Amino acid sequence: MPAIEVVGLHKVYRRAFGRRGQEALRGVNLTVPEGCAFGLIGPNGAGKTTFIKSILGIVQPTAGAVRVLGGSPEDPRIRARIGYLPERLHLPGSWTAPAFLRTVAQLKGLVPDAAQHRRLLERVGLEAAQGRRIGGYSKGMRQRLGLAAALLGAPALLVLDEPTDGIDPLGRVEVRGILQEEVRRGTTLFLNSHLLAETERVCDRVAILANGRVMREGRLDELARPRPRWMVRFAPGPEEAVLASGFQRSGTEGVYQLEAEDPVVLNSALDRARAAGALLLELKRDGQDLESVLASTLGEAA
Ligand SMILES: Nc1ncnc2c1ncn2[C@@H]1O[C@H](COP(=O)(O)OP(=O)(O)OP(=O)(O)O)[C@@H](O)[C@H]1O
Repeated sequence: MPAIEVVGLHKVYRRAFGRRGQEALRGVNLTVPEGCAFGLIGPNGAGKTTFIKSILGIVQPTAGAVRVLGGSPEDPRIRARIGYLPERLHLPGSWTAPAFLRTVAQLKGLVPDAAQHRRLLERVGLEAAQGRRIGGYSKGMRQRLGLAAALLGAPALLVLDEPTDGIDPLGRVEVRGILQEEVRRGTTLFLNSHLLAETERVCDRVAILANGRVMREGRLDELARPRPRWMVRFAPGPEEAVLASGFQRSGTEGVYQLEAEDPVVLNSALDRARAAGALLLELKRDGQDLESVLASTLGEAA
């Protein structure tokens, strides 16, 4: 059973006085397998938050079908199994973190457990701030509290909209560790983040959303597959020998490229070039990271 199954999802935000509405989703089909770490990426205004709100039953789709954890996102029993960190957190400024977690637990239908809430606050790095009013928290601290609230009740599905927004670099490493622990525990993670390096490190599947449509979707290691191409830098010297050894000019002075699936082919070409007097300075595989996959996908869509 997929954790999330969306078919033909359309969303038009209506405007007042019969003006033409804003089309945020234009027929999205997406299946998120249970237990995977799924990353949603795309440019500003692509429809990512609208998609997330639709799968949580917060936004009513104009058309299409949504199933989450095998049921309707409007079913309270399904909602109780989902942890959600929204893009914009509204927190009660005069409360303390434990009081906030107690209320969220009650709203989720859980029995509040002060010791467990304390452990959760420690896990997100807020142990020292437990007695303080939330109103005095920094942006990153508020985000950490939101994450603790999302983790209440060990949810089967964790939906996080920009979870590390405002969190410092070391804090991001901690948050990444928590997300990886949750995935190991069996939770399905659905992550919307503008930080591609984060998505790359945490997720095993990715979808690219642009203009309200899924442009690409698949396993990260298939989308961002390393190419069988090598970039080689030689010291200034006998260019003819380098070219005769099988390398081609790359467009950057001193850097040559070679297509070779088999490392034996690469090494033979290097041996030939070096025997002819070429001096190797740098060698690297010309891989495709998520940023270049996103850029090429958006380029194709434009
Ligand atoms: N409540 C709303 N009323 C009207 N239009 C909206 C509303 N919410 C979003 N939109 C519009 O729907 C489109 C998609 O917005 P959405 O917030 O889902 O995109 P996003 O991919 O999450 O963007 P970002 O990365 O900037 O957060 C945008 O054109 C946006 O202006």
